[in-house]
Amino acid sequence: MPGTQTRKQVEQPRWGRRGTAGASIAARLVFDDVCHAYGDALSVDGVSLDVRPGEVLCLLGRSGCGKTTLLRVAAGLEPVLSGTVSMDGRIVSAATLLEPPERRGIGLMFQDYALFPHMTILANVMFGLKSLDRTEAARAARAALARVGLEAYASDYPHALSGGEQQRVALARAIVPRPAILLMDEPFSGLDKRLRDVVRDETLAVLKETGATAIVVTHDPEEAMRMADRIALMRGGRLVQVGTPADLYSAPADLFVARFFAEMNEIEGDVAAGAVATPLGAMPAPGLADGTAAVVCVRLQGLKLGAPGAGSPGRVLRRRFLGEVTLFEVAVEGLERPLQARVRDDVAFAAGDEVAITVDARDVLVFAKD
Ligand SMILES: Nc1ncnc2c1ncn2[C@@H]1O[C@H](COP(=O)(O)OP(=O)(O)OP(=O)(O)O)[C@@H](O)[C@H]1O
Repeated sequence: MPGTQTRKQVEQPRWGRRGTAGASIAARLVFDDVCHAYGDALSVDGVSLDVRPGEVLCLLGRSGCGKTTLLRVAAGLEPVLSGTVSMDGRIVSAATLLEPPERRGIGLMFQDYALFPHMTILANVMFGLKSLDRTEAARAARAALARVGLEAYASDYPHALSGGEQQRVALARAIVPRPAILLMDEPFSGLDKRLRDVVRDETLAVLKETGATAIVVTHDPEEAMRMADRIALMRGGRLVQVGTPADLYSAPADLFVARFFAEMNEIEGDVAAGAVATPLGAMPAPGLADGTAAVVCVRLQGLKLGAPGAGSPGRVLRRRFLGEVTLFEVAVEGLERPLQARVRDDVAFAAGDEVAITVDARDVLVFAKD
C-alpha cells in the first residue's frame, strides 16, 4: 500500500544533473616520510606519497593498517611524530607544526555521515559556509543539495532520511565550500551493496565535476578499483605499492599485493634454470635467482578445463554454480591441495570426470616466498 510506505522504503530520489557541482581549485597533497604513533605504537611508519591535483586516490588496506590515521593526519586531526605534510608546497604538518583542519581547505566525509540531528538538512549543508552571508550560503547549499537530488528535503531533519540519502547530504556538505582536497573515510560502508554501487558511482561523478583532489579510504579492493585513479595499498602502517588499478592487479609488487586483489591457486617450488617446475608445467620466474624458494600464483580464471589429452591431467572433485561462473575444484597429482578454477563457459564436466587443465600465462605470477 503506497500510502503506508515510510520514506526509507520508497525509491531513492534521482540525483541532480551531472556537471552542475561547483568547481574547486585542486591542491597537491604531499606526505614526506610521515610517522605517527598512538603512545609507543607506530601507526603510520615512514609514508611518502604525492597526491596530484584533481586525482582520486584510494587508500586501501586491511583493518588496522593505518588508513584512517593517515587520513586524519592529512586533515590536521592528528599530529605527525616526524616528517611533513604539505599542500601546494605549504607545510601544514611537521613535528612542531599542526595547522588546524579549518585552515587547510579540506572537506571531510565519514562513514557515519556525522550530520547534526537537531539541524535541518539545509542548515547541515550550510554549516561549513560561515564566511558567506546567510543568503549566499543558503543559495550555495541549495545548489549542492540539488546536485545530489535532495533539494526537496532541505527543511527535513536527518532522521527522516535513509542512510543513502544522509550520505548524499554529507557529500553536499563536503563539497559546498569548494574544498581543494576532499578526505573520505569508508564513505559507503554503511550502505547495502545495491545502494552502495549507485551512491559510489554518483559520488565519483560529483568528485570529478568538482575537480578536487580526493583521498578515499576503503578496505574493499573492488571499490578501490572502481573509483581510483591510483591506489595506495598499506600494510602495518607502511605503503606497500602505489599505482593505477591496472598496475596493482597486473604487476603486483609482492605476494601480499597479489593476494589482496585476486583469489589465487598457490603452488610452491624452487627456481631452477629461470623457472619453477609444477604439475601444470614449468612457470617462468623472471627476476628470481636459481635456488630461490618461490610461490607460483595462478588466478582462478586462468585455468581452463578440457577433455583429457591436451593439458595437465586432473580429476574434478566438485563443481559449484555461482551464476556468472562455475567454480571447479580439481585434484592434480603432485599437488597437496586441489586447484580451483572459475570457468565462464558452460562446461559439462561433473564430479569424478577426468579433465585436462591448461593455464593462461597472463594469469600467472611468480614471487619469492614470504
Ligand atoms: N585512538 C587510538 N588510540 C590508540 N590506538 C589507536 C587509535 N586509533 C587507532 N589505533 C591503532 O592504530 C592502528 C591504525 O589504526 P587505523 O584506524 O588508522 O587503521 P585503519 O586501517 O583505518 O583500520 P580500520 O579500517 O579498522 O579503521 C591500529 O593498530 C589501531 O588499533
